[in-house]
Amino acid sequence: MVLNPSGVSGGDNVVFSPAPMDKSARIYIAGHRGLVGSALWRALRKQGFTNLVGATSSELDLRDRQGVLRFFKQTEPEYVILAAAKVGGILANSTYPADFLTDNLQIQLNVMDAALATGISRLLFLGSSCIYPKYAPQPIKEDSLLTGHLESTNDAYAIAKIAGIMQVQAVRRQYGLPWISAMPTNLYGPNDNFSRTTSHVLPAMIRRYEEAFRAGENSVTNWGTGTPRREFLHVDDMADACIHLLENYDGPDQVNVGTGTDVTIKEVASLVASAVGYEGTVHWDHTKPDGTPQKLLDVSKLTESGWTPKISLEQGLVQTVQWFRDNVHDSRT
Ligand SMILES: NC(=O)C1=CN([C@@H]2O[C@H](COP(=O)(O)OP(=O)(O)OC[C@H]3O[C@@H](n4cnc5c(N)ncnc54)[C@H](OP(=O)(O)O)[C@@H]3O)[C@@H](O)[C@H]2O)C=CC1
Ligand SMILES: C[C@H]1O[C@H](OP(=O)(O)OP(=O)(O)OC[C@H]2O[C@@H](n3cnc4c(=O)[nH]c(N)nc43)[C@H](O)[C@@H]2O)[C@@H](O)[C@@H](O)C1=O
Repeated sequence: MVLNPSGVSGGDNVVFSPAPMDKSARIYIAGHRGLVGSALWRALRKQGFTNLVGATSSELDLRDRQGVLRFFKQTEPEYVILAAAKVGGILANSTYPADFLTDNLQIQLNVMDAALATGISRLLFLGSSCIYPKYAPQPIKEDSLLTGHLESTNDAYAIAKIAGIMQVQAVRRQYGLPWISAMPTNLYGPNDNFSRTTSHVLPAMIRRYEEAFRAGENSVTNWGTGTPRREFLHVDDMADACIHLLENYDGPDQVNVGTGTDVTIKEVASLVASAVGYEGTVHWDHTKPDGTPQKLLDVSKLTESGWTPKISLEQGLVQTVQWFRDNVHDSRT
């Protein structure tokens, strides 16, 4: 069953017919080297797509409005997946809120305005689960958006993402283009950011436990109290969900993408220890922020369309630890 069988969405006169994307279609993946962008590139290549377009941030800074418009005119993509953003974990977000707000607003405005100016009919914007209120009823439904105060550690980033959702909805209403938005839960996997300070919890713990294991140390210290709950989706499942949405979904509302289950940070720390083989003691630094107590997404809208994740957290962690061992050698950052 497609999410929008009528082909016409409520509230806007968009017409979309669910169909597989043509394997020769030009698909621009903004942020193609990142955690999500590289997973999309792998997945689309594996499915036989031959006309993928990407540009690194040094080749094209998406904050450069004229440069972005020139790029769109030169490359003429048929699909755009906006997976480029300034992204970071709880400490980075709470330390640099102005950067997270302005960079992401600029990237979103420039990419979506250039897509509109060059008539891109299909665009997928990636937001984040942090757009929902700190104390939204759990699991969080899409219509919880804007019903309460945001979590302070990432409210600037969340506002930028909410603006992105609004820009997609406004283009649909004013121009009738079938642009869509997806809201991923916490993601992890190959090509993640493993920085000690700016990373999310899973890559941070993988690095911390692996370095302790290699050094024969028997003590690690994690952030916060370990009591918050988080939902973790492997990035290859995320890429698969993006392709599913592009070929099946049309509607003004953002679609939650997740597993529908969550664990405490203490539980995930134990899973990381098992995946690494670390058997030492674990300490918790309560001076670091916990962030929102829980942000489990209600993914019924996505599962009812026939999509479910395939990679369990246990399997995904073992695979990501192995990827880290094979690929991350510079541990000074
Ligand atoms: N990781 C997560 O847990 C979650 C991520 N998301 C969202 O998913 C999307 C992808 O995130 P993720 O893959 O984790 O992020 P990454 O940090 O792994 O990748 C971000 C990408 O954006 C590019 N980028 C950043 N700034 C600029 C710029 N100024 N100009 C051009 N390119 C830029 C980077 O390019 P380069 O590598 O060339 O520098 C990089 O490839 C984002 O929208 C994020 O908000 C949502 C929920 C959870
Ligand atoms: C995807 C989502 O990601 C961010 O929200 P977050 O989920 O709170 O981010 P996080 O993964 O950094 O932390 C999750 C939990 O884990 C605990 N924690 C323990 N030890 C470490 C640790 O070593 N590093 C980090 N980062 N967290 C740790 C940490 O204290 C917190 O309780 C948003 O900023 C925003 O980017 C967003 O949308």
